[in-house]
Amino acid sequence: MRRSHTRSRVKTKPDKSSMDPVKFQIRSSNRSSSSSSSIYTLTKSNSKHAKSNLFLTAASIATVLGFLFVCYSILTSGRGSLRYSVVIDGGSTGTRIHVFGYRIESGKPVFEFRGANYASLKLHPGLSAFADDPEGASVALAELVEFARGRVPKGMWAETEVRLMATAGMRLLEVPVQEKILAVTRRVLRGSGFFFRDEWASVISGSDEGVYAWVVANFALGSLGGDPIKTTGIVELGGASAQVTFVSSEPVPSEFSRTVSFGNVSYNLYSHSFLHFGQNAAHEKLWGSLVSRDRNSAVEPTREGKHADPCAPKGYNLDTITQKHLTGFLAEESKLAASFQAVGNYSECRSAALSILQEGNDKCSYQHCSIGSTFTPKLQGRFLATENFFYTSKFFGLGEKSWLSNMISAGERFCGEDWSKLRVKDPSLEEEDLLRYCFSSAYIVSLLHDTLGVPLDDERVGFANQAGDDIPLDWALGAFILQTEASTSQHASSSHLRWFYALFGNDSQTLLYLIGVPVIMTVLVCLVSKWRKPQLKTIYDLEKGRYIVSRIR
Ligand SMILES: Nc1nc2c(ncn2[C@@H]2O[C@H](COP(=O)(O)OP(=O)(O)OP(=O)(O)O)[C@@H](O)[C@H]2O)c(=O)[nH]1
Ligand SMILES: [Ca+2]
Repeated sequence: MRRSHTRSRVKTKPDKSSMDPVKFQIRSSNRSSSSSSSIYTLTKSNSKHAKSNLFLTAASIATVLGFLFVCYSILTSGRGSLRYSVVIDGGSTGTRIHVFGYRIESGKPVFEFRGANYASLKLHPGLSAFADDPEGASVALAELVEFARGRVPKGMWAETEVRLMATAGMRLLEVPVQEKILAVTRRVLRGSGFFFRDEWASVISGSDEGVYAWVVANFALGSLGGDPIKTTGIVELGGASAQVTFVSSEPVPSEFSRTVSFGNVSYNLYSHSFLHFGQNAAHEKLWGSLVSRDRNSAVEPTREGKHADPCAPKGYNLDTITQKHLTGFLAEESKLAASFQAVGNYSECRSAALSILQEGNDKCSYQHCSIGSTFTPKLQGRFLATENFFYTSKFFGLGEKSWLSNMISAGERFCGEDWSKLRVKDPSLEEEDLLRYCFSSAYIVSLLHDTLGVPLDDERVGFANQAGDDIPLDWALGAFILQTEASTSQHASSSHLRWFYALFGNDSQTLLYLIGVPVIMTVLVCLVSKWRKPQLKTIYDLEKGRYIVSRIR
């Protein structure tokens, strides 16, 4: 197809205003025609040229800015608004609700247990107190739900999950009674306005409770997600149960073995909850053991035919508390046979506590059993002793250093003191709470030292109820951490951001360096090359029969 011929004179100094942005002159197809020497120039107008540069510069800057904005919005997209979660701890002595606020940053939950991000409220008694009146459990629970609704914006209730997890108090009830009480809690939580499923109200295993306590302790200490050997174990003395959870290098039978994954680290834990070995439950067992001790021993009870109680300071009237706590046949027997007499003797109290801890040892079917007939590996590494370990150490004003050996002397003084003098020293405490400190001081030493083999001056075992940045060592926080971590990573792995986090992880700097810098460099090179690129003029000289390229500027 022949090309149309257009010709025009080439102005060597084109008038900027008149020139089209780009002007093509088509070389004649017939080389031989010398008459019409035509010159073919591809010339851009300078002014047009300047404009296109300006346009390119603006476009490039806009691209870079747009790109950086995208980066920023992706990076900060994780800084979503505050989200909420609610956990209810159904303990033996009370029910406690925890309201958590948290953010998602770079696909990971960020936990802060203070200020607007955390609130909790405990109401007495515990759910297990409603064994004979399950409906009665709804009153306190409704009040706790109201507390939570006051701390979560109404617009977020529907997406705020609420879970109720009951512990030892409920584990001690028959399953049908547990189910009746849980049915009442489910009805209340269905009507709470929060996101709830029936299966989210349950009695959790003691092993779970121990794992959750271990999680929050290591989260607070900053060791969660790090080297398993550098984690801290938990030994928790609750009201109805006691938990022991730690990373054990000893082989652990499967019934005590738990694996917890956090981040990309897996922890092989020993975790067990010793039901009936919580402090309050063990104290009740003491009275039972005193009755059976006297029944089986040749030694007569005290002169007045009473059962001598070495864990009660002299002068304390035990009748009320024993009648209140001794259930079933023991109550009858103690009423019939005799009541109890406070004789206040620390070492006898400690050996009575040991006999409670060793009940069932003869039925041990493992390599070795420490508490009852249950296997416990030798404790290794650092431990935090929480709940009653903390409350009793604090009551006696013990320091962190060698608190266990000092617990013995504190208990000897307290148990050997007259009750009337103790009452004067601490008039504000409930009598029952004050009384418990004698048994508690003996039970703690008997549990940690006589049974679990912790040396009396061992600095590796500290008592605490908070750690790190004053984070409460409450297993409910550990449950929330694991639950939120799991649901967030599940969401991130299925969301459109998967490629993003997989590629860049959480290191936002990586993102900026990996993408941002090359893009900016490319744009700058384009700009500079555009700016530096010489404007060339190509002339075809018919006489010489060749192209001549010359620079305009
Ligand atoms: N001395 C003292 N003991 C406390 C205090 N608060 C709680 N306790 C005791 O600490 C133990 C554990 O407390 P919680 O975990 O709140 O009790 P709980 O959850 O109802 O009991 P469990 O179901 O066995 O965990 C119980 O024996 C309580 O009686 C306190 O302020 N002072
Ligand atoms: Ca508890």
